[in-house]
Amino acid sequence: MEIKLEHVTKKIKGVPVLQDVTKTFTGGCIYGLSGKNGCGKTMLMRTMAGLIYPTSGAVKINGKTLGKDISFPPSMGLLIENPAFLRGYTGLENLEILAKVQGGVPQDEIRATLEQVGLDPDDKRKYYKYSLGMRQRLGIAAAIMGKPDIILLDEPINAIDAEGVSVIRDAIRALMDDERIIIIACHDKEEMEYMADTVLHMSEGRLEEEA
Ligand SMILES: Nc1ncnc2c1ncn2[C@@H]1O[C@H](COP(=O)(O)OP(=O)(O)OP(=O)(O)O)[C@@H](O)[C@H]1O
Repeated sequence: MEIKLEHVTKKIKGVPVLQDVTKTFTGGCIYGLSGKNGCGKTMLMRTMAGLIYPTSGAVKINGKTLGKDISFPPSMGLLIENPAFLRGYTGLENLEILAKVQGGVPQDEIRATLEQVGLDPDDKRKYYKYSLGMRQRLGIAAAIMGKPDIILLDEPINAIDAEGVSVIRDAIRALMDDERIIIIACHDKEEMEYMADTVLHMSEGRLEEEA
C-alpha cells in the first residue's frame, strides 16, 4: 500500500488550510499526526480519504489519483468527527448494517471487532443510550472492521478513559502488518508518540516530520 501526497494545497474560500504537503505513506507503519487545533489534521485526512479534493496537487493511492482515476481508496476504514450510527439499534446491529453496505464482513469478525475495542457484542442497549466513550469505541470498531488496507482515525481516543486507551492502542497495534497504512490524528503529543511509530507534526497546514 502507498499513499502519495504530491504538493497538496487546499484553499477554502481563498484561505489555505493545507499548504504544499508532500509525503509518501507506506504500509507497515503507524503514523501519527499531531498539531494544534485548526492546524489541518482533519483536512489532510479528508483529502486522503477522497472526501475533499485538493485545490492543487494530487493524492495517489497505489499510483491512482483520487478524483481522477478513482473516487475513494478502495479499501478504507475511516473515523472522522461523529460517525452516523442509527440511534435505535445496538452496537452490533449498527455494525451488521454497515458490514452489509460494505459487502459483507462475517458475523464472528464483527463480534470480535467489538470485543477488541472493549464493547460487549451482546450488550442490548441501543446506541442512543451509549456513553460518549462507548460511541467513540463503536466508531473505531466500524473503521477497523474487515481490516481495510488504509485506516484513518481522527482523534480516536478523545473521550476514552485511561483503561480504554490501552485497549484501543492494543486493537490498533494488532492490525499492523507490512501492507496496511494506519494514520492517527491526535492533539495529545505524548499519547501520539506512544501510539505511533512515526509522528508527523502539522502547523498552519504544513507537514513536518519528526525524528
Ligand atoms: N468547512 C470549512 N470551511 C472553512 N474552513 C474550514 C472548514 N473546516 C475547517 N476549516 C478550517 O480549516 C483549518 C484546518 O481545520 P482542521 O479541522 O483540519 O484542523 P484540525 O487540525 O483537525 O483541528 P482539531 O484539532 O481542532 O480537530 C482551520 O483553520 C479551520 O478553521
